[in-house]
Amino acid sequence: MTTTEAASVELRDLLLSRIRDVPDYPQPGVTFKDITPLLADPVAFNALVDALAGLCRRHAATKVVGLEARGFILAAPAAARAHLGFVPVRKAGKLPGETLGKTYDLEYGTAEIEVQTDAFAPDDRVLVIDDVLATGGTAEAALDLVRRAGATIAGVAVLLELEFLDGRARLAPALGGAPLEALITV
Ligand SMILES: O=P(O)(O)OC[C@H]1O[C@H](OP(=O)(O)OP(=O)(O)O)[C@H](O)[C@@H]1O
Ligand SMILES: Nc1ncnc2[nH]cnc12
Repeated sequence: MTTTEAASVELRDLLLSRIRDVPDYPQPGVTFKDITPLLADPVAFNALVDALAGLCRRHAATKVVGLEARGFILAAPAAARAHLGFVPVRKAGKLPGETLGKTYDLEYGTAEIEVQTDAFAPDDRVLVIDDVLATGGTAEAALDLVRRAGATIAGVAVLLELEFLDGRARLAPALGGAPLEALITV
């Protein structure tokens, strides 16, 4: 197990202690990383939001994207704490007006996500925040949407990276040199 400089050992240990492994969910063979105990702990949740807001500042983001649904829970308070606007990337069919869409593969299925075409200003630098990086398919699709919507990628920040699924390698071309920050890597 390793950690990046995005989180101290103490913060990493606190966050990790509040993430629960659920075997064979949502399908056999998948160990689901359940963050609900972390969200229910005000000290851990507040420390997590602080750390993510710090990454917004470190990477000079001007907007924060959250990925439906669990990404919303982390990205929206982090954006507010960093005094930045929040942009939702939603599962297909949920956003009104003109949208851009992208279909992608998940560890356990396929999905399509969308963003509103007018979500960003041309000079926006976007930090994409999600809870888990697994295969990297969701984050890769989100980066494609952000670019097509005309903004610059400031980086991707996740609470938890599942190293064995190699999402970091999959994401590298889409990041184009921008950082991938994982508070915890397992
Ligand atoms: O790196 P990947 O293989 O793409 O997997 C990571 C994604 O999977 C989960 O979302 P999910 O689509 O299960 O939706 P949820 O947040 O609505 O539960 C998780 O919240 C990430 O967004
Ligand atoms: N194993 C996992 N646990 C939690 N969220 C996930 N998203 C993709 N894979 C996941």
